[in-house]
Amino acid sequence: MTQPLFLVGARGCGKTTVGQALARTLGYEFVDTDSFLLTSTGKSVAEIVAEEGWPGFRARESEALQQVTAPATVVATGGGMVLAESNRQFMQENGIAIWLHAPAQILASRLSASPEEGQRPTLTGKGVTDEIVDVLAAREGLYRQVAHHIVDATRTPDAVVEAILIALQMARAS
Ligand SMILES: Nc1ncnc2c1ncn2[C@@H]1O[C@H](COP(=O)(O)OP(=O)(O)O)[C@@H](O)[C@H]1O
Ligand SMILES: O=C(O)C1=C[C@@H](OP(=O)(O)O)[C@@H](O)[C@H](O)C1
Ligand SMILES: [Mg+2]
Repeated sequence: MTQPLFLVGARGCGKTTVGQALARTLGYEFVDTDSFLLTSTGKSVAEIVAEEGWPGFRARESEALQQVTAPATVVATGGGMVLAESNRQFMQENGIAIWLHAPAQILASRLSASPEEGQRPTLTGKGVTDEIVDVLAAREGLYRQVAHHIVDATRTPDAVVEAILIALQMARAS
């Protein structure tokens, strides 16, 4: 099985961190749509949003999704990738989508410890905790809708990788 694996979920759920470890374990390529945009445009998310607004960024990340998708590749998406129906359909039809699920409190604590403001400019103008509550309320249904598998992302990155492998029935005896 070498279908692309798409990691979806809110900011801070660990798509980038877990995605790298998952790709290493499987011997897959790893690509992160935000890093891809940083390399291809030379601009951070905050810079793209300042110049083109969120609609400009959303159009670029949708293009990036299509460009980076390839066999035997783990794709860490940005938290808002699921907002576009076309992106949800693309992920459902072209690979396996895995939702890294974690409650707002855990996401807020991770994001407060590592805000990375250049890559995570504010979405609502609110503080981290209030914003993540609002964002989850708006998006959880979309993550659920697109996901082939839902994995508990509150554990260590290695444990999350293991849970993904089990969900995919790719766990190896070791
Ligand atoms: N399973 C985990 N347990 C503890 N901390 C984590 C976990 N996954 C990610 N983190 C930390 O949370 C922050 C956000 O992780 P990241 O992988 O960038 O999330 P995302 O790409 O989903 O926004 C980073 O500081 C990362 O080290
Ligand atoms: O939730 C969002 O709308 C976003 C999440 C970010 O990615 P991470 O989920 O990897 O932090 C990044 O794509 C951008 O700041 C928008
Ligand atoms: Mg990320």
